Order: sequence, then structure tokens, then C-alpha cells
Amino acid sequence: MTYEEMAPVVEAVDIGKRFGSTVALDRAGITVRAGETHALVGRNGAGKSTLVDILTGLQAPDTGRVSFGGRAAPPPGDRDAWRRQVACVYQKSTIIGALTVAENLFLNRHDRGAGGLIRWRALRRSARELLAAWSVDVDVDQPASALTVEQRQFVEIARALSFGARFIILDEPTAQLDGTGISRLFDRIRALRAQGVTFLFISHHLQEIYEICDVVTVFRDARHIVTAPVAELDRAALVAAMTGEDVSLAGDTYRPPPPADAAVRVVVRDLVTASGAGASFEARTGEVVGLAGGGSSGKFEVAEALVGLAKPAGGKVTVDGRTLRRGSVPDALAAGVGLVPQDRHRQGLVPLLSIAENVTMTVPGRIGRHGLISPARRDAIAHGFITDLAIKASGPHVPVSDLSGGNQQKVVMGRALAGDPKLLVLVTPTAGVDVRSKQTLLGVVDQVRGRGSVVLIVSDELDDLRICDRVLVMVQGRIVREMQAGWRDNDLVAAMEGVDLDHV
Ligand SMILES: Nc1ncnc2c1ncn2[C@@H]1O[C@H](COP(=O)(O)OP(=O)(O)OP(=O)(O)O)[C@@H](O)[C@H]1O
Repeated sequence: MTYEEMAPVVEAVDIGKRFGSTVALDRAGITVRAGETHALVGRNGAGKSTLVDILTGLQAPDTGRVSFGGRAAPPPGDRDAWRRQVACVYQKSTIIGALTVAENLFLNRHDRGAGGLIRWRALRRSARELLAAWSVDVDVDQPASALTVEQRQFVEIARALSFGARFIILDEPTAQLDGTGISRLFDRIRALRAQGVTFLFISHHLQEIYEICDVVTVFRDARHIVTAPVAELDRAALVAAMTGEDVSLAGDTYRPPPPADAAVRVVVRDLVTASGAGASFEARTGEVVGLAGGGSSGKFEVAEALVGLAKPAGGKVTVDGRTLRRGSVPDALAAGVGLVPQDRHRQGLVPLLSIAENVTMTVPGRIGRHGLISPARRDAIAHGFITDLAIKASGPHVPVSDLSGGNQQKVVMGRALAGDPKLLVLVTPTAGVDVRSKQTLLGVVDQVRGRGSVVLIVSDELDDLRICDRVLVMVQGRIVREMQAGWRDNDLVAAMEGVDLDHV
């Protein structure tokens, strides 16, 4: 039997799925063959997550059929049968932090001894054996909350394999990893692939697709557009398939820096976070400053202390001469700070409220007076953002929970912009956003700087940092380098890793 004749690991044919008037999938499908690492790409709202829900049995399709290894998928409610076929490792953990790693691995399938008692020693041993079998080096007795993102992903993969599944879906697995974490994940994917595990890999980072995947499937507007070996679809063709148009993503990113005598608007003086990271810097009218660094650099802690999400241990922040009250987001908002936080699920949005309610939440003054809200004004503001940020939604009243992940991120951006901020702090602003929308979001930064505001971009994404006038690089809780626009990628990456290429 040739490779092509072998039944695919998974095949989804003619899948249709609607949510009310929204068509999420329109006779779409995918075929994934044994041993390949298969990428699924598409713009925000193209239908990727909906397909994943259908492939993992979390949602039933309206039409079409799914089969695994040539056999029809299990009935909808039979979770155990689905788990034996497929698992998805999501960006959001499905691990329970309060339980140990061992308990998480064998949750609800404890090996019970006489009298129905859980045999803890046996359970821990099985957990250790399981992780050892897949070369995952993690202490099974520690609480799962102590795991890093990377370890958590490995534990979730091992758990999936222990149910018998040899087909694993990774949903934007690199989104929360730094450079070294990503290479370790890729090493593991390659090793598992050699052991016969098949992956479906979802990512908005196209270079990752070329690095780790063999085959790519593109969805656009709820439809399957193309499936091809990655070697046969270059970057331009891939983006064209995703967007339906010939686009050049390059573009001239150089802008002249603000004049040296531009007024200083933001001063961060000796800011120290609870964990001991620190930063001091100033920013001028119209300046875009990057704050970069790897996983343990402390950049996120500094950003949280700066905007009041966490209480700093010391130092002060002033915006246009006004000192922000420590640890107070309301005070930061009142002083004209706009924020796109790192965790949009916890700090970003109220899912059940509409786009309009979410984007105007922090600016009651703009949508009414004396406590009376003008729905028309609110909708007008939301309409503006839906157009400017290219949010894929039928209108301003759609609840944010109905939007795809990338479109939710754009709503968070809209909310940060709604107050016409003097200082806009963007933490990993393009996480989960498709290549084209990334341009739109970063283009918005240009408009904000054009109005004289200061923008702080906290990220380790080179595309985010490229639009900055200068980038402050943090390593182990300190700013160690300042790099002016025009840096070379290698130099910035080396600086973030704590290596100085000029001196080696
Ligand atoms: N529960 C739901 N209710 C209503 N509409 C939904 C629901 N889930 C998804 N949709 C809609 O279905 C479409 C496809 O969404 P999906 O989440 O599958 O996109 P995606 O390709 O995963 O996008 P992203 O890259 O942003 O994660 C979108 O228009 C979305 O708004």
C-alpha cells in the first residue's frame, strides 16, 4: 500500500457550520496524513477554531462528515472515544493548577485499589513512567500551577498520547514562548513526528510554518482554498491564498525619528516591580518606544507596574507632568493611558457584552453626559473601530464572545484607542492577529504617534519592534541596551538573549 492509499489520520469532508446568520464553515474540509506536520492557516475569522472544535468533537457540524483512519468519528457525547483519536493543546491551559502534575495526567481515571481507594503511589509511578516515555522532564509531584507554559504544553501532549491519540492539534503553540522555548518545542515536535505522531499546527507566524510543517492548508472566508506541500507554496502565494489578493507585505517601515527637542511627555523614573525588575526611561512627543526581552527579562512586569495593573515596589511614572497613582488602573486611565494588556481573557474584555460596550467601557465621558449613555454615539464609535481595525463582525452589537480570537484582540485595541490616549501601552499587540491585520494594527500606531502621543510596545516580536524609534532591551530585570531604529534582526535577538555580538 502506498502512502497515498493509506487512510488519512483524519479526514473532514464537506463541513458546514453556522452560528445564527454567520457562516463559519462552508463545505470546507481537510485531509491530514500519517506522520505529517500539517499547518492550518487563514485570516482572523476564517474558520480555523471552528474546524478544530469539530475535529475534536466539541461541536457537531451542521453538514459533512469526519473520519479517523478511515472510520467514522465517534458519536458526539463519547468523550473517551474522541480522546483516543485526537487532542488539542490550546493557548489557554486545560490543566488544573491546584492539582499536581500526576493528578492532572490521570484525572478521572485513577487506578483504584480494593474498596475503591485511589492508589496514590501507583498513580505517581504511572505519571512518572508516562512522562519518561515521552522524554518530558517534569516533577510529577509539583502543583501544575508551577509549570512554565512550555512544560504545561509538554504535559498536555503527553496526556493526549496516554489516551492513545497519535494526532495532536497545536493551537498557536508558540504565542507565549520566547525564542529558545520555540526551538525546544520544535525539537519536540520533530522527535514525536519521528515516533509516529501527526500534528495539525495553527499559527499566524508564517515563518514557523516553513520551518516545522510539511503541508499547509489555507482557509479563507469559511472555505477551503488550497492544500499543498509547503515547498510548493512560497510566502507570497500563501499570503495571496489567505487574503484573496496579491499583496506585498514588505513596505517601507522607516520613518524619521521625532526631533530631539520634542517635549518629553512620559517619564518612568526608577520604577521597580514587586519581583525586583526595574526600568527608567523617557519618551517624547510622537515617539514609539519598544520594550523587548526574552521570557525572564521582566518586561511584562515592568509594563504591568507602569500602567497600574500591579503595584510597583518603588519609583514613579508621569504622563504630561501628572504622576500616576501606584497600582491604580483607573488613575492611569484618567491620566490618559490606553492599554492593550497581555492577557485579553482576564484583563481585556467582558465576553458577554457587545463590541460597542467593550470599546467604550473606559470612556463613559465620550458616550454620554450626567450618567446617560447615548447608544447612537456608542455605536458610531464602535462602527469606526470595526472599519479602521478591520474587525470581522456583522455589527457593533455582536457579543465579543462570538468573535474569533484575533478579532477579540482588535476589540481590545479599539478600547485602548477610544480614550485618545496620551500614552498607549501595547503588550504583545499582534498576538493571534493574522499577517494582514497585523499591518492594520501597526498602521494605527502610526496614526497615534502622528497625533503626538507616546506609544510603548512591549513585545519580543520583531515585526512589532520594527516600527519603534528605539528599542530598550531588558535582560534579567534590567534595561541593558538601547537600539535605534534600523537594527539588524540578529543583533536584536542576540541582545534579548543577553549576548552582545559586537563583543564576541
Ligand atoms: N460561538 C459563536 N457564535 C457566533 N459566531 C461564532 C461563534 N464562534 C465562531 N463564530 C464566528 O465564526 C467565524 C469563524 O470563527 P473562528 O473562531 O473559527 O475563526 P479563526 O479562523 O479561528 O480566527 P482567529 O485566527 O481569529 O482565531 C467568525 O466569523 C466568528 O465570529
